Amino acid sequence: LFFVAESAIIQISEAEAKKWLNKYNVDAEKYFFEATEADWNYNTNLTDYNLAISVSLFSNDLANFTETKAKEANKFAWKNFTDELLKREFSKITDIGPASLSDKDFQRMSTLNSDMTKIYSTAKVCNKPNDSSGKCYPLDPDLSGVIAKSNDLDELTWAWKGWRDASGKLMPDMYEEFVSLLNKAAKINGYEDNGDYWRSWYESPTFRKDCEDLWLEIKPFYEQLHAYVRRKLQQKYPKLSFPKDGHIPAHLLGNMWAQAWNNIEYMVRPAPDLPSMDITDELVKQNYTALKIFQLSDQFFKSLGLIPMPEPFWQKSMIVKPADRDVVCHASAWDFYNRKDFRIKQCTTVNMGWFMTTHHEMGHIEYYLQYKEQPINFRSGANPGFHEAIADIASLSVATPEYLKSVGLLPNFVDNPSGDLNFLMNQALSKVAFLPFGYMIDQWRWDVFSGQTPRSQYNSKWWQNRCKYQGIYPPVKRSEFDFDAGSKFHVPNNTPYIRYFVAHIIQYQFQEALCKAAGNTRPLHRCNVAGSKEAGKKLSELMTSGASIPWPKVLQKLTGTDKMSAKPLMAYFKPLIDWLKKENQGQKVGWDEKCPPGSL
Ligand SMILES: CC(=O)N[C@@H](CC(=O)O)C(=O)NC[C@H](CC1(C(=O)N[C@@H](Cc2ccc(O)cc2)C(=O)O)CCCC1)C(=O)O
Ligand SMILES: [Zn+2]
Repeated sequence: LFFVAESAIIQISEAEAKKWLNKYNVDAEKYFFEATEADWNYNTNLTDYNLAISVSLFSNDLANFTETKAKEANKFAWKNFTDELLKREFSKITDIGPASLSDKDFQRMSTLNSDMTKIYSTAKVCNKPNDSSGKCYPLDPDLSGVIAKSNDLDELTWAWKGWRDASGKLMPDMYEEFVSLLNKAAKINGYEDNGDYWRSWYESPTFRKDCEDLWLEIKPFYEQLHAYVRRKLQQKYPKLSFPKDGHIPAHLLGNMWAQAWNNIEYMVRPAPDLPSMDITDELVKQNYTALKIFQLSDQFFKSLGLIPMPEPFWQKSMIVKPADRDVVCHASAWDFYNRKDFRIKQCTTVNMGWFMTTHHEMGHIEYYLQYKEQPINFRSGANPGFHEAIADIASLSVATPEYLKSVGLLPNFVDNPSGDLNFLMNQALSKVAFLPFGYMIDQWRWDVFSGQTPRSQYNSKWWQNRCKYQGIYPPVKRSEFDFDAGSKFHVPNNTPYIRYFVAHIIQYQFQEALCKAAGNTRPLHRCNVAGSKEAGKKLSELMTSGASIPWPKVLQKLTGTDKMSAKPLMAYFKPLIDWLKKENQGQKVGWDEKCPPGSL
């Protein structure tokens, strides 16, 4: 009798809970929208006035609403609910992160976050070598441009060191206090520390180990790519003697963080006599504008039968750097949680990099559009890596010679085995060079959150990771007076990063499944799913579920397996892997785990 009575009580409270949820979701949209709008206004106009509004709307309103609702939700016996979806929604509503801090602590945390982001977004570097203009230069587009294009070692060192002095070096004390507040909130919510909280989004006790296993599976491939690139760079800079222990100087790889090596593609092209894969010249020649790139990207998603960018998107996005004010230039996609307003903010310039980034940001928007009818706590990726993989999936098609030719952007591609290798090398320089970087950022942060890395070791641990995983080293000696982690956007901005490592693995599992659905018969790396409604249908099924279904089930539905796997990535790059092994025969491969003597 008691059991019957108890289940009857649960039934009533489940019905009650559903009523409560309907009201909650209506209220939540209002708070989420206002906080997001205020955050957008600050990011697109970095004034103290906009900051004050953003912090107040975020901290006083949305955080308090979140906290109040978590308390109300916990009045239900939701853990005993029989309705899985209902239980899942309640578990998310009651897991409130930093909102569990006091108003004072939350405001302090928000202020630290926005102060560090502002330092990062407004930092400038002066005294450029051979430049008597007296000008000071920001990261976008100037310092990134020097690292991308210059071969002058003085200029490269000026930009590399200058950026770190102007950004990260000013932050370590703020970051230390920020970490203590994040950990305080995590502990209130029952987590060991903030890393434990962040990892909980992957709903898997073996997540950390799974990522390490994936890295170890990929590592031999990365070592081959690293060895080849190192040899080519040593030839390019004969006066610069690279350390015997195998590390590459971090400022020679064409990117401020050495996380993508496309800008030195011309030095490492397998068949140098064939034309480059870089479509920048073609974009400029055809008078492409930022808007035209956005419209072409929209066309790609529409060709899959997915949802076109809605009117407010075109009216309210910020697609180029404004001339009259300070903004956060780092690209981002925004969901305003009112099921109507979705925007991209980026400082587009017309080149291949921004062509790809635009497809990435629009991929996020497509995911927002697909799950917009979900309850608000299910409007996110099946896990954060899924959101980044979906954002990247377009690039696997739009980067192919097939697609670029179809839109008239690749006039002189020579389609033979050598041309194919050039294409694969270009893909590896962004997608494979990235893997150790994507893996190591949160390895460092998780150790900071757990206290394993104290303030006194922030920078030495950062470089130990950089030397160990990426096989690069600092061209200028580092110390604990530096804080190079702060010179990478996601650290001061507090955006978790392991999602990008996960995305760079699973996007190949996604692509393999989409290409199968599209009836592709070409090699995986030459598969372009544009125009395939069947591929679009598979993608849409994945995206509409948002975070309502545990990600292994979502992955299983699309790919047939519920586990992350590096096999599709290795299959995609097979021709290049074989070629690199031949090229590196008899050559040194790999590097010492420790940084070269004298670098720290
Ligand atoms: C409101 C909000 O924050 N929204 C989120 C989206 C969401 O969570 O809903 C968002 O827009 N985040 C911004 C971030 C921007 C970029 C980035 O930071 N990329 C990483 C790593 C990387 C490297 C290679 C690659 O191919 C893909 C990613 C880096 O540059 O280091 C820069 C250009 C590309 C993606 C992004 O879009 O992921
Ligand atoms: Zn993204």
